[in-house]
Amino acid sequence: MALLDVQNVSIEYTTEEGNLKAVDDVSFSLKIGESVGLVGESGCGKTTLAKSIMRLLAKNGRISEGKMLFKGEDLVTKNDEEIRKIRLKEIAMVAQSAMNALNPVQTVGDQLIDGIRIHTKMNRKEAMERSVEVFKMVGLEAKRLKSYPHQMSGGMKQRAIIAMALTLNPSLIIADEPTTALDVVVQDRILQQVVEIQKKIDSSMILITHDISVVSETCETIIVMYGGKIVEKASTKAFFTKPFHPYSLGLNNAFPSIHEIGEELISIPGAPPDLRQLQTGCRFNKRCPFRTELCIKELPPLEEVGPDHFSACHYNKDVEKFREASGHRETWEAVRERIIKELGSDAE
Ligand SMILES: Nc1ncnc2c1ncn2[C@@H]1O[C@H](COP(=O)(O)OP(=O)(O)OP(=O)(O)O)[C@@H](O)[C@H]1O
Repeated sequence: MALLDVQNVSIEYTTEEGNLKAVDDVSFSLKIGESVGLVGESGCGKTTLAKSIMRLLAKNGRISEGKMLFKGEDLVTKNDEEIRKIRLKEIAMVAQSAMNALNPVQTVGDQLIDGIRIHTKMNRKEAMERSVEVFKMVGLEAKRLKSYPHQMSGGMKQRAIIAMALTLNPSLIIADEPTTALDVVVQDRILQQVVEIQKKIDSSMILITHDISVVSETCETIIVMYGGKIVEKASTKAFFTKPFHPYSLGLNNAFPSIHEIGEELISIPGAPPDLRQLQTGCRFNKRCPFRTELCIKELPPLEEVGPDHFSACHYNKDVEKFREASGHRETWEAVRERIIKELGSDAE
């Protein structure tokens, strides 16, 4: 049985300008111990999807369709009390800039101990011992438990937050850009540590990032989102050697191989779709070098293209040709020109 089985989930926000579908009919499953990298540009729905698993959507957001089976039980239909019990103990989240979530007037140790005691029957002494243990796991000295947040560096605070998320050995860790606020060297070290701990306690992990190189180092599986939909899902190995979706081909261009270092990277021209507008056809069609009339009219289904490898493109069968063409700067330059032309004719 999958640990998490997300089935046809859509999530909408109500805004003054109408409804915005941030996640659109998304399905995927996560095995016990599996780590998945969820990637895509800003605004593609990664955080919305992650928060919905914890049922922490903003007030104007709601899961409008679908099921999220966690250990066989649907998280979508659980009441507040049931979901509170699951949070932290079963599913823990390290959010973007989580370090701001620390209480400034309480020592981090007391915050950790309180968290443990709310969710377990441990007495203060036992909770203290567990806190020392998890602090060590994330590379913090036990004496740091007595510190107030302002007495710690950004990296230390983020480690403390990760320690809090891991104290109760959750079955699922959701890490949403857990280290973006930190410098690159510290980021790397902390991420490696999170992965080590995740393996040690045999948790599954969803790591959200816009940086696919992070996924290549830390995750077994990659899910690429675009405009609220999954466009590709593959093992990390298959994704970096044989990507299928044209958006993934573009992302791979921004991930230089050793040979290409020094060359200017090729980026994908244009911007993601505005989800406040009704979407038709393939969400990537405006920026895709290979689009046809069909792509503009019809949404491609997520098709199996290899073992546990899925891609949502009408032209998966032409991938060899696309892979070759996508490595050339001119291919994307032509898209840039097309976008400019279309913008011009829209304005007329
Ligand atoms: N509370 C909200 N009300 C209205 N729209 C929202 C709300 N939160 C997010 N959105 C919109 O939903 C879409 C998906 O946003 P989301 O934050 O999930 O994307 P993301 O991929 O996680 O981006 P980022 O990497 O910037 O966090 C975007 O169009 C965003 O503007």
